[in-house]
Amino acid sequence: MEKIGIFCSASENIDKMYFESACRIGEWIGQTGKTLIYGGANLGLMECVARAVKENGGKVIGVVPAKLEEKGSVSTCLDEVIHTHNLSDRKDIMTEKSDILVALPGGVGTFDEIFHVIAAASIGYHQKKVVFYNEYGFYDELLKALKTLEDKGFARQPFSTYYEITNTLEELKEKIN
Ligand SMILES: Nc1ncnc2c1ncn2[C@@H]1O[C@H](COP(=O)(O)O)[C@@H](O)[C@H]1O
Repeated sequence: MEKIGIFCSASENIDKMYFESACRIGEWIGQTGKTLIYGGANLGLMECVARAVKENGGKVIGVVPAKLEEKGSVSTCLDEVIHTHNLSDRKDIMTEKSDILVALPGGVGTFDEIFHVIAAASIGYHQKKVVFYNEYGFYDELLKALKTLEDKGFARQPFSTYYEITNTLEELKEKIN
């Protein structure tokens, strides 16, 4: 797969281990000549992964809603900008443009994006998967909550139909290649 959509934190106030992982993933995307598709911001893990892709020879596409552009937080690493009206059409465009969607650690923005992709797949809008990057067990609690929903009958299909889990960069590389 060549076009890698990434959802991840816009926060600067997180442990540096998350930045190191995001950087390693960006380096690999760049070195393998793949394209990053992400939210386009110059903040947190978003900027970290974009800069690493750019500095290692990959292409960076930012999908940027008008409101975030007004705030002046658009990264200078972008090779291409796709302007969107709001967060909702941004999620659709990111899904459409990406071959696969990878969720690095993040907060409510990232969770919103993950659930948008999974919910759309669950009613047949697309067949793309979310890959949870679960290094340090970041997504353990969320995955447990999804399992509980499934056990109680709230899933029409097993949720694992819509996502994969990787715990290391090596596993992520295997999933993407
Ligand atoms: N300031 C922002 N600019 C662009 N995109 C953003 C911004 N803040 C959040 N996002 C989107 O949501 C997630 C990150 O949100 P978290 O709450 O920090 O997880 C990111 O994937 C962006 O697409």
